[in-house]
Amino acid sequence: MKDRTVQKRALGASQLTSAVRRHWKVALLVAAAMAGQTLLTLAQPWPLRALIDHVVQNPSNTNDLMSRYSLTEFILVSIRGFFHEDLYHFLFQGIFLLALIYCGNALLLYVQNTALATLGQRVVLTIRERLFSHLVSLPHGFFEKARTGDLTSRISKDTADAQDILESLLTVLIRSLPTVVGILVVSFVMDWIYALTFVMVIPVVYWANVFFSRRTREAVRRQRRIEGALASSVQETFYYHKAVTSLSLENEVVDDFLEGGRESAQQAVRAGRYQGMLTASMDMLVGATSLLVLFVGILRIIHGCLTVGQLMVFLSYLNSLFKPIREMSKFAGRWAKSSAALERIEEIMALNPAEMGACDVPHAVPAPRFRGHVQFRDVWFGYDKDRPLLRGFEMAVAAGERVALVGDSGSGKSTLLHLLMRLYDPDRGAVLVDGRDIREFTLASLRNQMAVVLQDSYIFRMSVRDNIAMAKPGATEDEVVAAARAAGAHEFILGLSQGYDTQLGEGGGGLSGGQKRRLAIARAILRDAPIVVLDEPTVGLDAASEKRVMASIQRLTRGRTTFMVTHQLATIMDFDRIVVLSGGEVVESGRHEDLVQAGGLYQRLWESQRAEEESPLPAGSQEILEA
Ligand SMILES: Nc1ncnc2c1ncn2[C@@H]1O[C@H](COP(=O)(O)OP(=O)(O)OP(=O)(O)O)[C@@H](O)[C@H]1O
Repeated sequence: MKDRTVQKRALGASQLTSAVRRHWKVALLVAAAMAGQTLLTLAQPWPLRALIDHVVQNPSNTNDLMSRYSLTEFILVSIRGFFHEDLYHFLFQGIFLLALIYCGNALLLYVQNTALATLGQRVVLTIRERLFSHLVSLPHGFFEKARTGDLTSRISKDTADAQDILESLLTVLIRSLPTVVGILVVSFVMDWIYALTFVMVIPVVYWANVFFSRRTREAVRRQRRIEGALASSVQETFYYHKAVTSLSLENEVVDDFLEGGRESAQQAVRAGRYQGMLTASMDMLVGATSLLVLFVGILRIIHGCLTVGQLMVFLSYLNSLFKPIREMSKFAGRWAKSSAALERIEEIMALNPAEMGACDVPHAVPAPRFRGHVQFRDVWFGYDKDRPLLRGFEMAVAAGERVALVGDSGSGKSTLLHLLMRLYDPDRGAVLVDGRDIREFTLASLRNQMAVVLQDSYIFRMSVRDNIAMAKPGATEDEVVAAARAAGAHEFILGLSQGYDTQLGEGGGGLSGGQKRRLAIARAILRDAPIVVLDEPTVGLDAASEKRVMASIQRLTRGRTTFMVTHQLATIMDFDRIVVLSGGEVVESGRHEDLVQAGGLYQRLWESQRAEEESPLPAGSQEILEA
């Protein structure tokens, strides 16, 4: 378990470094600006020391008349001095040098901040792009089990934290650490006994950082996990809003949300407490060490081992020493937070699509245009590998043939469609199109040749036009309208407030079930694919809508190999073949009239459905049951 965490952390860092490598020019600019600042920080006390030891401390320079000068005389004497005396030259040079250092520092700070912001954003974008591309390439099976809210929070929140970790990393490595080391080296050269007072503080700082950061990271890791779960629940609640309200679950979902929110807040407070403790302990250290340095420094001056100028250098260095130390401890907290986020990113990046289900095989080729002959050859498949649902399943469908798949619930109808679309791969055997195993083809080229209409019509939050046009990139207005006409959707679209420009809500909010279905059919028509896959396209519709949708399906499926899963037998009476499934096996197959005559399972299903139609459920109850 421990090994895996270590591995994850290493991989997390590799994501970050490879993203930084991609933007190495900006990274180099940041590093140069930071290194420049480090040098200036080290150089800063020296002109000060020179001024104090050579100008202020030099007894021959003391002018007791100065206190009697007026302001004008003070200025005039100083300017005259500049032109005639070395002492004033020295003073002006020292001040000029200090001014240069301050200006240089400000300029470098500006360059560093701008370049760091650019680098951070580019790195976040790169990691986001990689994470999202990786996620969408994962097989469908992953998403069936994944918590989508949690994935969303990884993409949006965790990737943003990469910027933080990068900033802390660069600041600590390029600015803080070299500054601390540089100050220690110079201090030792100047007065090693005195410098020891500095060194004593380092182990305490290190220990406090490690102790509090570890605890902060644990709390943040827990908080992120809870927030991911919370985001999933919120997403689920909105997605199934109809079911939540119809089952009066509002109070329960709010209570669950509050509970999760409280737990997350607890962890955040805990993390904040540890970070607060770290900052407070650093402040205490600063105070104690300053006193010690002052005390020892004055003692060393009394003993004649140190000049006042050197003490000033030490005091200035002390200030410069604590700035990076404070920075490092501040970043330790942020680091703890961000590394928990990087670990979560890496968890996803470490998933291997090939081990999780259907994905492009190494030598996959783009599929040629299909004629549409489909064959399931000795297919063995089970969602649970120990309990196969299909055991040596065989079925061949001619190009252009329209086949309906019917049977009991759970008999494997939708599973056949999943295998055809390669949402899953068979455990044994193969699905062939035009005589070739579909695993030979790239997933995109295979699925591009399938027009799919599912129970859930998948309407996206965009205009009606874009919802249809997405089936065929670059589709013209005429093609979109023609598809909508063929799907029987054109009239109702024109009736919408802004026609084809009407913006639809998420999941097609604002449209009826039948309208959503016809929009999905228009999309399928526009795709102009040789194979059509329909999974219960009329479920939940009233009789009038069902009729309109079936009329559009007629137009969609004409001349195309069609697989339609349905429980509504009245909609498939004219299909070329009806395949009746039970327990993953074909138990009957033929045209409607023949199967009704045969007196088997189909006939029983047909009779029971007719009996149901004679005593229908109240309008809308079907949808509630489905939800
Ligand atoms: N993603 C999945 N993970 C695990 N088991 C699954 C999954 N999808 C379906 N199953 C199981 O596989 C069996 C066949 O499911 P499938 O959806 O193919 O049946 P179906 O005939 O289409 O049913 P229905 O008419 O109710 O839609 C069922 O027992 C189902 O519980």
